[in-house]
Amino acid sequence: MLEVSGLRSGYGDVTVLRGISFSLDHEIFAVLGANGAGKSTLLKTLARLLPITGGSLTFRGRDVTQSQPHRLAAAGLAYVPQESNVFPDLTVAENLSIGGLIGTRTKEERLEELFDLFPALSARMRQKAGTLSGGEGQMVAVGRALMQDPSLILLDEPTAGLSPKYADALFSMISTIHRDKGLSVVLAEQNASKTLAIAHRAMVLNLGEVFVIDQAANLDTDSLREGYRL
Ligand SMILES: Nc1ncnc2c1ncn2[C@@H]1O[C@H](COP(=O)(O)OP(=O)(O)OP(=O)(O)O)[C@@H](O)[C@H]1O
Repeated sequence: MLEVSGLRSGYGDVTVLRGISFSLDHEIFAVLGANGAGKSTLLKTLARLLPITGGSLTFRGRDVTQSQPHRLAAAGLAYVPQESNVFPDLTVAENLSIGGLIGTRTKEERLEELFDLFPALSARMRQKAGTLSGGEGQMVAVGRALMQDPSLILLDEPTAGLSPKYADALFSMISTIHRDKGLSVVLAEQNASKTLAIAHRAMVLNLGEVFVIDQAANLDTDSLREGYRL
């Protein structure tokens, strides 16, 4: 699905990612690490929103190292940023419709599937997204990405700031979209134990480098938490 080789990127003169390599199959792949480790920078780079200054990126067999973000979106990659991930002045319906612009299935078909995942959204379609609660807003952001009918979804700390109930619902929804819709997921998270419970494999970043990549079941959350303040 995704091949990342020696990836370097950052902001202007500041290099943050220093040679990240991993390959992603049809799986839930967690990206863990302390604050500032480079998780968001990695996801922005994978979505081609930051310049790649070294290494390469291959998506579904095509070299996309220098592709434009909209080309990647059209090829099946959806990205949900950590913040500012809904258009606050647009309604929920309008936000979701933007995702539905990509792909061939009808909007109605996709909405029906989405309401199965997030039944609460159907009652809020006319509400401005900026007036939703944190949890509802996060559902709209993920919902808009799912409306793109992606094969890979990049989720940047989707449970940040959510109550345990909403966070648990989101973790469970992530498992469901992988299992039932066949999506691959890259999930950057702070909540190591809940993330490792649903992930197949995980990568721990430390200061922009890979500290470890392993099966989630092999990673000990206590030692990760102690060593990397997860
Ligand atoms: N726009 C920016 N300009 C310069 N440096 C930045 C910018 N955004 C992030 N950084 C730096 O890049 C490094 C990695 O930040 P990043 O947001 O990727 O970490 P993170 O692992 O997602 O952290 P958190 O869990 O706190 O969100 C940090 O040192 C941060 O200060």
